Amino acid sequence: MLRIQNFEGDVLFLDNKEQRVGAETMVGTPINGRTRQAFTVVNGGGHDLCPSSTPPSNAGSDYGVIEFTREDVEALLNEKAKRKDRFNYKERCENMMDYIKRLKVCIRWFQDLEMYYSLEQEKLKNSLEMTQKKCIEIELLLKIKEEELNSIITEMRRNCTSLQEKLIKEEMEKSAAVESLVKEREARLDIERSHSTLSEDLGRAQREMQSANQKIASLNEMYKRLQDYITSLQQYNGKLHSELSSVEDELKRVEKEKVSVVENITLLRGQLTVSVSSQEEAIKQKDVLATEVSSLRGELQQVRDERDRQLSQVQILSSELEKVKESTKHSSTELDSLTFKANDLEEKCSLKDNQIKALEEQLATAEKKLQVSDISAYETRTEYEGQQIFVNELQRRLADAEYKLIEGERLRKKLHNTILELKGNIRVFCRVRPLLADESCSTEGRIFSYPTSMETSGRAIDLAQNGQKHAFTFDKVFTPEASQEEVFVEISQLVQSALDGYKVCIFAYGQTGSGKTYTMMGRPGHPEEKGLIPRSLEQIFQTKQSQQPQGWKYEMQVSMLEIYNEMIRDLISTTTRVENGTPGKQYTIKHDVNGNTQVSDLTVVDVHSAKEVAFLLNQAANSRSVGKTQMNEQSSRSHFVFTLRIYGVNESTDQQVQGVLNLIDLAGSERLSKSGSTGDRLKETQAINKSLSSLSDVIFALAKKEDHVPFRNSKLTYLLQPCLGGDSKTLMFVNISPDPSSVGESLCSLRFASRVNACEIGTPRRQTNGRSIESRLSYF
Ligand SMILES: Nc1ncnc2c1ncn2[C@@H]1O[C@H](COP(=O)(O)OP(=O)(O)OP(=O)(O)O)[C@@H](O)[C@H]1O
Repeated sequence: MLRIQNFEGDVLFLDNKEQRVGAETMVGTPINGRTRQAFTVVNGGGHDLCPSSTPPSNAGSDYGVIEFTREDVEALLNEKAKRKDRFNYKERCENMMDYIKRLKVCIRWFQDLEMYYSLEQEKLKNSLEMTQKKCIEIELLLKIKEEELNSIITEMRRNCTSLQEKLIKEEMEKSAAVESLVKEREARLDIERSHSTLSEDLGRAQREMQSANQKIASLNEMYKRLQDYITSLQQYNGKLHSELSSVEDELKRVEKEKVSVVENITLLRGQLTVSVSSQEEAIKQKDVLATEVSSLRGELQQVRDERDRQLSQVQILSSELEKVKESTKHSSTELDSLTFKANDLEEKCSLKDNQIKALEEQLATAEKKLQVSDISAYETRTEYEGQQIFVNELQRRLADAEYKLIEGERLRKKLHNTILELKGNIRVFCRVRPLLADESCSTEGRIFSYPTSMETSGRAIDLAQNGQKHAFTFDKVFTPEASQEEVFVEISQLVQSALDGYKVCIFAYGQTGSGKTYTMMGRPGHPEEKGLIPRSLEQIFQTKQSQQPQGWKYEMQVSMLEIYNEMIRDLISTTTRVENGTPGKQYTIKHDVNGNTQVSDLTVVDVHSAKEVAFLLNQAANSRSVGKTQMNEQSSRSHFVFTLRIYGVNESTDQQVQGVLNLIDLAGSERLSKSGSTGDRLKETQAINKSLSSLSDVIFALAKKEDHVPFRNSKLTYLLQPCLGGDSKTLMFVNISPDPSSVGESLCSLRFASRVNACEIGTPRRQTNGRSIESRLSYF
């Protein structure tokens, strides 16, 4: 409330609004003795008192548009009458009137303002109602929300309770964890103590690692260089291959030429024999004619001599006759006798003349015949000489072709050997057999895949185990689809090496039932599925035959043994079998300084054809120790060693070669738990595993280039010593089963094979020295 006191001292009370408006619209009067002519026009002024909108103007009043400020109103209300003369009522009255006027104006302004405010109030009331309605709605909404929130809160409370329960549990766990933390802290202290010692070790190890890293860097450098070298070797290898194929083509061409030359020579030889015999006939005839002519000439000469003698007699007689005639004194009888003699002689002479003529005619015909036969003999001779020249030419060409053939063969052997050397000495081929009828495997269950990238195509195999991939690369990988023929093609060059005078060793390694015997021997009764051993022998005997025309003669010897429970058994001899585990004979293995191996008392058989060897193989297969295991119906319980020794002599070049071909079917590795072996079978399995583990020890020692390689740890490794650590060409087949249940064994076999692949042995040496009885008995 605003207290307003008028000039008369009356006090007026205005409510705040009025008070505020009044304050703004106070009528201007002389304040402090000054008279205001016009009221202050307030437009937006006095904001502190004025409502938000402009108050209504009191238009039409005596003062026009008048607005009051607080000060104006206060000044108006506090205005005091100026009394010059207290009793001048007129003046007082006028002042009062003026004051009242101004008050009226002010009041009117207030009234207008009030009206305006009542309108405003109305508006505000309306909006208040609206707002209240809205408030009610909002309250309703709020109630709904509140209910919702209440239900959420109830839910939250429930959650809270469960969380509290959990919290209690957690806290219990926490206390347990705290306890264990305490323990751990203690342990950590221990660890920290050991950590400090380990840190020292680590420092040392890091230093070592640094030097190792340096070594690795230098090794990487070397590896790069080696890679480059390998690439250049591979290029060289490719070149050698192409040269080899061109040499082989040339060889084939020369062979063909040789065959046609030999055919020509045989034809010409036939012709020559015919012409030589006709020439001999003609010479004989000529000789007969010549002797005839000479006898005729002798006779003619005799007749001529006789004639000459008789002619001289006739002459003598004629001169005598003349003498007689001249003397005429001689008796007529004497004369007659003389005449008779002369006539007789003349007759004889004419007879002789006739004889001479006949003889001369005979001589002429004989000489004609001689001339004819001379001409035909000359013709035959020239023909003979022509043919002789042709034969000589053919023989020269034949010798040339044969020389080229020998040279080509020599070059082929050299190239072939270079290729094998480039491929590395112990090579490893991996063969995965197909799934057998009783093994089933879905596509997802397949554990092997064969990457086909450019560099590793046909050489790589990936094994998947528990979602992990293990990648391996070998010299060759045969998929289950590979046939026996395809496998043999890859080793045929190696077999050829044995004929060229090298020691060759091919062995099959793998888990039991993985296909080793199938690879080496084949499937009995299925010739198209015969294995590497019969195929190798067929090739060797075929080559032996085809090299005969070049002067090569070969002798072959075969021996077969098995190592069963660490004992050697002769598979050819029928008298020395192990009966009930008791050995008949004790065989000992010896190596000489040339790396040749001898097994004492072992039967060695001379063989001349593949059939003979097939017979012996059959016999050996029947004698071999075979048994049934859980993994294989026909499991080989021993290591089978087939040895073919080859002695070759070239009669035209005096060259001698001495090669050995060892084909080995190892017994299958197997886990005792999986094999289900007991009794004797268990003993066998243990012996097999022991010798195979000795084999891996030897391989690892060789791979690490250790000074001591434990060859003597088993009969198998001791027997294989020249192949593994010596100068032979060695190839290992790692046979793999595709059965997912054998994945563990397959991984072990692949790992072992990859170690073998990394193994380096000595450089293969060709044996071209002379033969000796001792060397004939040697093995590997
Ligand atoms: N490549 C293949 N194609 C077809 N069948 C095969 C192949 N490899 C092996 N088999 C078959 O698998 C079975 C087991 O093979 P095999 O006897 O050769 O195994 P193994 O490794 O010699 O076993 P163990 O070490 O027990 O003697 C045989 O029935 C054989 O015929």
